[in-house]
Amino acid sequence: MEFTFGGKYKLEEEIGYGGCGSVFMGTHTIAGKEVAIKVESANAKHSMLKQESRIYKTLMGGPGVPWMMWSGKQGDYNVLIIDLLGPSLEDLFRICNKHFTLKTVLLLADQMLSLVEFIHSRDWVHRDIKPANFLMGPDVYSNSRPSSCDRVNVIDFGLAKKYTNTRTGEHIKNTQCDSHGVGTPLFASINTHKGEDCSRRDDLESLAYTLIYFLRGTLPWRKVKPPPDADKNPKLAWDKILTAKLAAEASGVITAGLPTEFDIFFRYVRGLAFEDLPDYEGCRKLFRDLAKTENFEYDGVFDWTVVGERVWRRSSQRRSVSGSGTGSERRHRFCEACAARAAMQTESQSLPLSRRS
Ligand SMILES: Nc1ncnc2c1ncn2[C@@H]1O[C@H](COP(=O)(O)OP(=O)(O)OP(=O)(O)O)[C@@H](O)[C@H]1O
Repeated sequence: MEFTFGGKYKLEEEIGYGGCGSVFMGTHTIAGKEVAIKVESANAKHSMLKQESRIYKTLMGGPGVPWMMWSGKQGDYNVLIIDLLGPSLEDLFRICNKHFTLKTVLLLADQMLSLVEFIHSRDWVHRDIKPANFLMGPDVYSNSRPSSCDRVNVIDFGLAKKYTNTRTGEHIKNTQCDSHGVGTPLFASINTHKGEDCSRRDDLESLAYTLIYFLRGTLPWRKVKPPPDADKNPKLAWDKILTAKLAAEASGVITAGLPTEFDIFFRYVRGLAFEDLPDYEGCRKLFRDLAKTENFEYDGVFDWTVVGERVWRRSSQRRSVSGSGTGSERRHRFCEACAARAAMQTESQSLPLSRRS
């Protein structure tokens, strides 16, 4: 049986799933353009997908934000159709044996800071910044490397929230609630754990944890086991991780052994007040200066890039991804390329984490 959504997008195999529902590949029945179709039960008490589609409408067109082709309710489902992208940074991190070199992390940091800045410039906080919510894809705006796949894209706006008052445009006031944090405990900010509202600083703190995770291969609270009653009361698990985060912060272990710039960045975002406008450009400069010292080029060559192999090709159609084979084959080939690159990496290419104190 064949399912078609939005009148013209044929549903194909499942490519991902999450708390909200499933994500499938799909194809435009006439143009052949491949898309990602996110599907949620229409019976959901609180529709994350409706919220997500409202946010895509205000963000799409921004660099690194997938284009939304269609959203709506069809039968028993709420549906969102967006650009099909490549693997997530979490996928690639695993493929690269849970370690990214300093160069890759700095290349990612530059784009991720700009992405977060863009979301904030449209008055949203993402509230679930983590490696799984950044997907690689082609840069549809760049003519210099049309066939590359070196653009970081951000997805999953189901938890995003306005940090400004829609009527007055003023920053919302910080409200303390008794609930546990929002987002993903591993990457959530300390203030979020404490039940404070999220603002721009919290997305940046999650970004700091993400970058540190890439360099270290883990985070100090990664192995904290949930207490026995956490199923009934998730706050217990969140609180246990909060205790571990605070202890790690106090002991300085979070950034120990990493280049000083990561400690500066972490301390900077931890020091931001609820309504502060972060200095995104200053943060980018901090990391760019480090890249300069290390003689790294912003050349779009990541740990998983196999030089000379181009898996994604831009078609003449704007924002579309083309290439031979089905989309899943291409996704697979891209991952194979990453694996090959990871296997080629030698110890000497890896960042000596103890290089600086
Ligand atoms: N546009 C896309 N192109 C390719 N794969 C995608 C796309 N969107 C989502 N996916 C895949 O589906 C997975 C789940 O997507 P998403 O994070 O949007 O769902 P979710 O239900 O909100 O997840 P979570 O519970 O983690 O918040 C992603 O990790 C990714 O692997």
